[in-house]
Amino acid sequence: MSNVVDMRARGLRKEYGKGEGLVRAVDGVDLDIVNGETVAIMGPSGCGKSTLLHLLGGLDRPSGGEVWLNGRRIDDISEKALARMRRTDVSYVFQSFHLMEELTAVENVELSALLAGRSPRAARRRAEELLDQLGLAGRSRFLPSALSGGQRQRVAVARALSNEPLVVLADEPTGNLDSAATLDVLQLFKDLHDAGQTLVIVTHDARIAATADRKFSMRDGALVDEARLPGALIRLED
Ligand SMILES: Nc1ncnc2c1ncn2[C@@H]1O[C@H](COP(=O)(O)OP(=O)(O)OP(=O)(O)O)[C@@H](O)[C@H]1O
Repeated sequence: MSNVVDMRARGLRKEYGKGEGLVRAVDGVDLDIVNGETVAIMGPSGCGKSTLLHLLGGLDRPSGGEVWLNGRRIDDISEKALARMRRTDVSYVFQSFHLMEELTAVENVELSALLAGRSPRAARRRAEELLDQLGLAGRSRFLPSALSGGQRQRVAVARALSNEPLVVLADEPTGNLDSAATLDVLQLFKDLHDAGQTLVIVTHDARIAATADRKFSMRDGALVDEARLPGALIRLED
């Protein structure tokens, strides 16, 4: 793992509502995520995990503080620049997959490569390769409705990788899966980590968190605890 910081947050805040109804969803988060690192964020429902992920990936604007991606500040850039950044530099994996139901698996995957500026041929080739790598070659012409939950989430991961993002943000990626499919997706994230992909995973699943280099607990909008896991220590000392 290098020391290059892919993603940085400083004094990050997000508030909703006003007066008595004010909710401090994210309340002063400082975080550096290093290239190739897997970071897990855990915590009780409502503590601000999804909000933090949205701020980090430019899906939402903070009330205060800064977000940096690849050395560039992104919290104050134009909508157009933010949209471009979301197409090219970050990807998301959601609990409920968010696949386009009327498109086949391969069309879902190639779409994000097309949006990132690949030619149709290159986008199709990359989509086929990714589906193949994720064990879905025989399913590439299937609609999402003909796939199991685990297969859908693998298509969603292939889609997240097809634009070759710097950082993949995953929000409860196993939240809708049974235990066999969870193990599949768990292995997938381990493989991505081993391939050097920078990953931020919000999860309730301790097994997913155990694959991370660093694990944070979130409470009331703040990251309160950080346990460096043995795997990370060995790698950092290399
Ligand atoms: N658009 C919104 N408007 C008002 N309040 C919001 C909005 N989005 C989130 N919140 C509030 O912000 C707080 C943090 O929500 P968030 O969804 O980030 O929590 P979470 O930790 O991801 O929860 P879960 O584990 O249940 O998904 C909650 O109190 C929530 O009600």
